[in-house]
Amino acid sequence: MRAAEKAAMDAGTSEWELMRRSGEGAARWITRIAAGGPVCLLCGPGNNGGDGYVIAEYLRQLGNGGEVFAPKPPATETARKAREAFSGEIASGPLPSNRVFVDCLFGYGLTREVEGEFADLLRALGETKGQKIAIDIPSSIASDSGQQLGPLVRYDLTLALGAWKRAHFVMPAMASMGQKRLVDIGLDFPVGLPRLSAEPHIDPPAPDAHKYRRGLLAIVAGDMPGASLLAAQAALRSGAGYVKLLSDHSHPDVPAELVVDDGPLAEALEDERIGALLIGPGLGRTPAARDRLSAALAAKRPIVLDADALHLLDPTMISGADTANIAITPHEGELAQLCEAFGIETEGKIAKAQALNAETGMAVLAKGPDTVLAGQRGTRFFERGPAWLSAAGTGDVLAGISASRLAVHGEAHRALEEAVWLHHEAARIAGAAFTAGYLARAVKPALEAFL
Ligand SMILES: NC(=O)C1=CN([C@@H]2O[C@H](COP(=O)(O)OP(=O)(O)OC[C@H]3O[C@@H](n4cnc5c(N)ncnc54)[C@H](OP(=O)(O)O)[C@@H]3O)[C@@H](O)[C@H]2O)[C@@H](O)CC1
Ligand SMILES: Nc1ncnc2c1ncn2[C@@H]1O[C@H](COP(=O)(O)OP(=O)(O)O)[C@@H](O)[C@H]1O
Ligand SMILES: [K+]
Repeated sequence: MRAAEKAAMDAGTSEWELMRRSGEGAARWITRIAAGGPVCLLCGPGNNGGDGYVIAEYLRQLGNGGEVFAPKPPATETARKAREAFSGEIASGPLPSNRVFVDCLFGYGLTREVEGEFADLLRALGETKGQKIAIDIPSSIASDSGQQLGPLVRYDLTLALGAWKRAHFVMPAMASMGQKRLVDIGLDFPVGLPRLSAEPHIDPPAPDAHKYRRGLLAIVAGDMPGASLLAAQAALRSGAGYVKLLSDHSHPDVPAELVVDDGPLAEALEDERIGALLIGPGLGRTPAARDRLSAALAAKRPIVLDADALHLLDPTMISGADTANIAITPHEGELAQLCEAFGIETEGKIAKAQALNAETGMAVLAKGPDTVLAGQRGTRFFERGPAWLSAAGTGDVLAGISASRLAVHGEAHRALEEAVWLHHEAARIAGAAFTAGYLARAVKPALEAFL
């Protein structure tokens, strides 16, 4: 964001002009929400506060005056200019209630714990009645990490200025933001920056498609067949033309459309037609499971590694492999363990996922209540999925979808990005209190939404 602002300023756009665009863009949202009703603004000492004075003056010009609370005078030149251009008064006393509140205390310049009168103001904001709007980001949230540095208010709307910041997509920060909207202030961003995942478009099969060309996915099962069956149920509905379970066990309850190959694994893996592999759900962590993982990696096919495979994985297993073909789907605990196994010492989910991708070349989908993808095309953030996904087995469903998409086109980053969208959409369709099996079946109508 700072680089884009600097580029705009080097090209002749003043900081004041950017602030004017930010403030007026935000004010247009606020006037629609306030619909003529009273607005109360909180302005901090930096340029976030400057945006607040621009908003306040815009509202005054429309005849929609309100209170402006500003515990400290502006400390930057541009914020001072905004304050001078504001023709109203600064309010004092307790915060009123039943207003549309606009929080412009701190933006991305928040560097330390919020204390004293600013903390008191945020606490009062949290307790008062009215709609609450955060300008750029909530004022107690560090914009790069999402770390909470002061009293957290629940907002109805967060208006991001110019670009999304990381904090807009990490928990617990994003849960406090309410709806999120981006105010365009005309900045250009270099390619390759982390960004919000764009909705994918999924191609239907070509007119001359047949089952193998559509993608043969082989799921390497292990000791606990339930998890791999769940992944297979999801994979069957995610686009692959053919889904096979490679298993030592007999499965009396497999659906008729799922082929089980119970022959020797090494032989089954020789099938040239395999487009992708999935290993991990229900694999177990025994020496035999490790052998199955090594065999699957040695087959040198595009592969999704999940669950137990992530516990067994170590750097020797992928040395010399084309890791761009490997997609991994760790939850928080698995991500931490992988970082340890690969000697990565860094804090935070985003940094860990990025470092693991940079170190190994694998596409890393760090899943959980917030999800970050660090892959060949860069870093992607996602909107929050339904919290009903916090149910046992939903990760197996995600792995099945990912592997099915990988079998279709062979691109690890793209497969993982599509899988998150399909997973979230399936959860929305499944509604409340669903089981993982129900979620797997909802992948079919979910896929239809992206055709
Ligand atoms: N630059 C641009 O082109 C544009 C920027 N824009 C807007 O500017 C925002 C960024 O502005 P910013 O960088 O001035 O920082 P901001 O978030 O207002 O806060 C910094 C101030 O707060 C202070 N401070 C920090 N922590 C504190 C604490 N815990 N407790 C108390 N004080 C604390 C800090 O003081 P210091 O650390 O220097 O002591 C400083 O005075 C951005 O989010 C967007 O809204 C848009 O208008 C578009 C154009
Ligand atoms: N609170 C939540 N909100 C949204 N998605 C969630 C939440 N909790 C978990 N998920 C999603 O549910 C899945 C859980 O996967 P995982 O932890 O591997 O569970 P399991 O091993 O039981 O399948 C992941 O895709 C994760 O992103
Ligand atoms: K703010």
